[in-house]
Amino acid sequence: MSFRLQPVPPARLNRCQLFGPGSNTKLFAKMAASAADVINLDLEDSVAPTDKDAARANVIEAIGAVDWGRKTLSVRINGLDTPFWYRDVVDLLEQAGDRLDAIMIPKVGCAADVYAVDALVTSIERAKGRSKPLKFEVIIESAAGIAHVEEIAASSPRLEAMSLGAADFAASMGMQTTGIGGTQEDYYMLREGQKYWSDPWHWAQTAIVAACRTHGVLPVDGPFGDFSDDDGFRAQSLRSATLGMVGKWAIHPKQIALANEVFTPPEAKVAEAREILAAMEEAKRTGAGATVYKGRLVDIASIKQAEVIVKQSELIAAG
Ligand SMILES: CC(C)(COP(=O)(O)OP(=O)(O)OC[C@H]1O[C@@H](n2cnc3c(N)ncnc32)[C@H](O)[C@@H]1OP(=O)(O)O)[C@@H](O)C(=O)NCCC(=O)NCCSC(=O)C[C@H](O)C(=O)O
Ligand SMILES: [Mg+2]
Repeated sequence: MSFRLQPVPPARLNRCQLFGPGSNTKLFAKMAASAADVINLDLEDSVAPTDKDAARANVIEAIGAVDWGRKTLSVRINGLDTPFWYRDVVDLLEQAGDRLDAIMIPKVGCAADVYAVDALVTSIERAKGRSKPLKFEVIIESAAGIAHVEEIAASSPRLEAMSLGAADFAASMGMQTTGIGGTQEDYYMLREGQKYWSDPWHWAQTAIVAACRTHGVLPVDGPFGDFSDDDGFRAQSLRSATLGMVGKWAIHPKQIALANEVFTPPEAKVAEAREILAAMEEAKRTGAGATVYKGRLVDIASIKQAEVIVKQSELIAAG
């Protein structure tokens, strides 16, 4: 074990983040009434350049007017390579009120991108006397973003969550696909004439999880574009949850229940984790550091593994 302790990420639910374009006001009440833990009102890529000003005004109005319940409420601002982002930040901070919990910064390529937004946010908060510090989410969706993922995870105390944006990531990496997440037809190994599909998102996901876990940030899987493919969404989510991600985006309401189901540890797993903790308590009582549970080794590391699952279920139960 390193002398350095692993920081604990924010204790809040993030199983499903539901997106909706800031230009589509009809969706806002439906998003608020949904079972998603986090709402992302979008000012970026789902909004046409000609609609940016109107979408920003819609979102500012909706933040105060709609009852968002206990959800985490976040707005995705435009990227730092556009003429829109500073106005997004200024207007949101000056006009939206304290119900806004976070902004999501897209296409972050280095820690200085986050620093620049942090400087502007901090200045406006001080000038306006905002009582609740605004939190940040970032999206890793470029070659530069994944190359600098660790410094980005460490970039600001405001940073709570980091997502993989599969669409822009694929484009930036020059990947030969138009799919957003999931199995890619041509990414397979061949053995004795049989194809075995592999996961092209896996390495980026694990890099994000490691960076996030090092710096106490929530790692989140981004969009799955084919919202007609429930099985594909579930399979992608199960892989992400197994790797240590805490949740996934929904770009259509039918993906919400699927994400909530996968990122809520099933009763059987929670019960088993509690049994392992009990078995290790008993082992400790007799002075042993390891014991046998259902025919397999459990030891002091197993306590930490079991605690991950028990803590997840307790967080969900606390709502
Ligand atoms: C994808 C959509 C444009 C589809 O909309 P629509 O054609 O209206 O779908 P349905 O007819 O199937 O809708 C059924 C009902 O559900 C409501 N609905 C639809 N979408 C939402 C939503 N996001 N939140 C809440 N409710 C929603 C419809 O109004 C229907 O309701 P009713 O008539 O009462 O039955 C649309 O789903 C959509 O706009 N989705 C969000 C798109 C988005 O935000 N994209 C940005 C995030 S992904 C991204 O940016 C990529 C990433 O950055 C990367 O690089 O990877
Ligand atoms: Mg994107």
